Amino acid sequence: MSENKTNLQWCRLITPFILAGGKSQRMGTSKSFVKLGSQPLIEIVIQKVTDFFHKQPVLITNQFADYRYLGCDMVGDIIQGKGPLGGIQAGLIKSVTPYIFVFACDMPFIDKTLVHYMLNRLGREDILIPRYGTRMEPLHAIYSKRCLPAITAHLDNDRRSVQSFFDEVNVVYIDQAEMNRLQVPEYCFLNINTREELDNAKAYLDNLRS
Ligand SMILES: Nc1nc2c(ncn2[C@@H]2O[C@H](COP(=O)(O)OP(=O)(O)OP(=O)(O)O)[C@@H](O)[C@H]2O)c(=O)[nH]1
Repeated sequence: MSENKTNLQWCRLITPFILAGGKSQRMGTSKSFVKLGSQPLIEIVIQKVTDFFHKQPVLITNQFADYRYLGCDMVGDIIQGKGPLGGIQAGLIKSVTPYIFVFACDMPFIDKTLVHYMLNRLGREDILIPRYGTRMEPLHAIYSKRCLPAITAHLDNDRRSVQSFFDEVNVVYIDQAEMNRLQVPEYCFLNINTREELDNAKAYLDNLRS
């Protein structure tokens, strides 16, 4: 699968999902709807993912009423309150494609070059995930439905860390050298959890525009 896939091939293979559940405790209000510039974070992420995939993402949330106006398909967590791993489980169970590309509502600077590189790079692995330095980015990764038994077993034992099951499946990392070659900026993985991080992101955007 190393040759460039067409858009139709991606659509049959991979569905983009955006995690939009969680408690947003550090922000104090739903992160999806805080504004960066003139737009709520969730709208920024939906717009980018739609542009990257030429199709709308599916939202994984338990607050359907709040998100309905966005016009995206939605799925709910199978078991609520299990964190991002619970959301990934729901996406994998409900997906009609064998792989899902997971994004997060609080990561608005996602990079088209990296996303397309990952789509074309995907082979037979269970997870394809970028690693910047030593930090991996599990909320910007492609997961296969083959991960489901391990994820479900971990959630059943209340192990919620997204990486907790990685040593039980076949994980391929996109390393720093590859990202340097693609000129992927580190800020593409910036996630916004607090008011302070939101202010920093706004300042960063203003800087870009000036
Ligand atoms: N579907 C779903 N998504 C979740 C859940 N918990 C977190 N997320 C999403 O996962 C991403 C990372 O969320 P976190 O920052 O780890 O958690 P959070 O609950 O949103 O925020 P805090 O309460 O401040 O920790 C965000 O896109 C969240 O919307 C969950 O239980 N279900």
